[in-house]
Amino acid sequence: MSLRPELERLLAKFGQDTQRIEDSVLIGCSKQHEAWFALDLGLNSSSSLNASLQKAEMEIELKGSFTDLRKALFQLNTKDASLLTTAQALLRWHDAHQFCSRSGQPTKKNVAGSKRVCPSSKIIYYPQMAPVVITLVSDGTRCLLARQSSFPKGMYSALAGFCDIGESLEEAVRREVAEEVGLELERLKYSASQHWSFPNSSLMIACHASVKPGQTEIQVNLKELEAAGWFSHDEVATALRRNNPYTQQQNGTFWLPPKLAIAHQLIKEWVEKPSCSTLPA
Ligand SMILES: NC(=O)C1=CN([C@@H]2O[C@H](COP(=O)(O)OP(=O)(O)OC[C@H]3O[C@@H](n4cnc5c(N)ncnc54)[C@H](OP(=O)(O)O)[C@@H]3O)[C@@H](O)[C@H]2O)C=CC1
Ligand SMILES: [Mg+2]
Repeated sequence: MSLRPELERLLAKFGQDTQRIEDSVLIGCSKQHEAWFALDLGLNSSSSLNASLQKAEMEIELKGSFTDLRKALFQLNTKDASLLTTAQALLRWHDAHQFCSRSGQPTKKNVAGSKRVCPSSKIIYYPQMAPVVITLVSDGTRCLLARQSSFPKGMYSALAGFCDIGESLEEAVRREVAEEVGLELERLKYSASQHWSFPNSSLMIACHASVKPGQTEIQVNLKELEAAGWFSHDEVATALRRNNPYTQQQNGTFWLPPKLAIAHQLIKEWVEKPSCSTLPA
């Protein structure tokens, strides 16, 4: 069944140009091979009064309610969260790449939204993501967690950092850990990866790493981190079992990133198998 007439009706009802359907991007397909597209309703670009009026009308019409993207992500299952981050990342990329950086002319989206082309210079632009390494360092019995001042109060995570141009993942992991806490790594083991939308599209590459038992003294780089420290297996296992960050904030206890974040998976993996960082890659 085509939803296009229904979408055209909705756009017209809310005073939007129905041609905007052409801005949709392909984000996946159902088990029955129906294509799924995403469209930015443009509510953030309207004047604030207009936007809030339209949002209220849309909520009634669609029998739902708008919510903050980050909050929504943590309430969805993995499949829906992945669709939502793909949609958001792709739509935001298109919005920010309307012009060719060589000719200055408008670029044109292909139907699926997988690229944009400049009709004048013929340059093809593809959506970009930045590779980011995230590393859980262990000394065999404890793991190293850190927080940035921008994190929600009380939340600690693994060490993360953007890869520099020309670096391998291994080099990026070793450099980031050395820069942020002054440790030299012994072993490194790849764990998993995840697309991450905040603040812009990143491919998070998660690794376990170990330091030599005698070389565990950290020097926290206060330009990058607010605090960092070693946490025992019991402390981390207890924090993982607590599942309500809001009560933890009030109690002053530390808490860990939510399940959907790859940092959570990495920490959980270590709690379940502390030797994972010392096994051969
Ligand atoms: N999914 C998850 O579980 C987690 C995800 N993260 C994500 O990892 C990312 C990286 O972690 P973070 O510790 O901030 O990184 P870094 O330790 O690399 O520090 C950030 C700084 O790196 C510089 N930088 C280099 N390349 C880029 C780039 N492509 N985009 C933006 N900044 C760049 C900027 O410095 P300057 O301003 O000097 O140019 C920026 O302030 C964050 O976006 C965070 O959201 C972090 C933890 C958990
Ligand atoms: Mg960092």
